[in-house]
Amino acid sequence: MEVLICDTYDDLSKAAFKVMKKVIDEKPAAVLGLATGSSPVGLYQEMVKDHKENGTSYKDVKTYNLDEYVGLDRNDPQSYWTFMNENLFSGIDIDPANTHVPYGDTAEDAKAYDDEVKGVDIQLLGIGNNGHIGFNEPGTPFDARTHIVELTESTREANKRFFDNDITKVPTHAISQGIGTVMDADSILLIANGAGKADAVKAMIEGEVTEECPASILQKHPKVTVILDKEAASKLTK
Ligand SMILES: N[C@@H]1[C@@H](O)[C@H](O)[C@@H](COP(=O)(O)O)O[C@@H]1O
Repeated sequence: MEVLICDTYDDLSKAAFKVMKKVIDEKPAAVLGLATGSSPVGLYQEMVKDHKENGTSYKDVKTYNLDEYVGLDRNDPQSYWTFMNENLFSGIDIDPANTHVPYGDTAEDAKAYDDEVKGVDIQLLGIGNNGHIGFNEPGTPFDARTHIVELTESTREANKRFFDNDITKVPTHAISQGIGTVMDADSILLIANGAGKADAVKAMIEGEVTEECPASILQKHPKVTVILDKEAASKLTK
């Protein structure tokens, strides 16, 4: 696991962009595993800016997102489908047919998406305050494939900021790539910023590998880059 600590969120986003850009430069038909949440917004801005200024093309790129809320229409302003279109896809030359965000609420929907996610060159991840990746909450088996999950109170609490600060408006379930699905990616790029992530980051990097901290499994992946800002790295001892 390679860990890079940046001074600011802006630096973190630029460093993450470099990693992403290298993959696309080496393989114009790259398969990108993408994530939502606040953490990747700066990276997506860098990708859009670079596309506009330098013409980096995504016309042969395919994307597979990690997760989506259950029970929200795709066009709901808070759906991850909307998030991806607003923050990235509308700003680059990707073919909408090559973008994939899971959708549905049954085991069959999850299995169908899992079968689609193949050959991911780089999987981008954020991390939840409780160490979740995607929507794989603590206790999720490490070998789980894409599945329907019940969100924990802490995750719904953390995400209520997108739902008028009202937890009752936050969906109770999501469809998420499993940890096994995530671990199939050729390489992984995890980004985290802010003091609120410091405990989860420490458990991920320095703690034991345990299903109680889903992100700790990344210690077992051969090619992981973790990019942090100072606050997220503040509890690391080494
Ligand atoms: N499902 C998402 C995760 O994919 C994301 O990594 C995490 C952190 O989000 P943020 O980057 O907004 O802190 O929480 C959400 O619940």
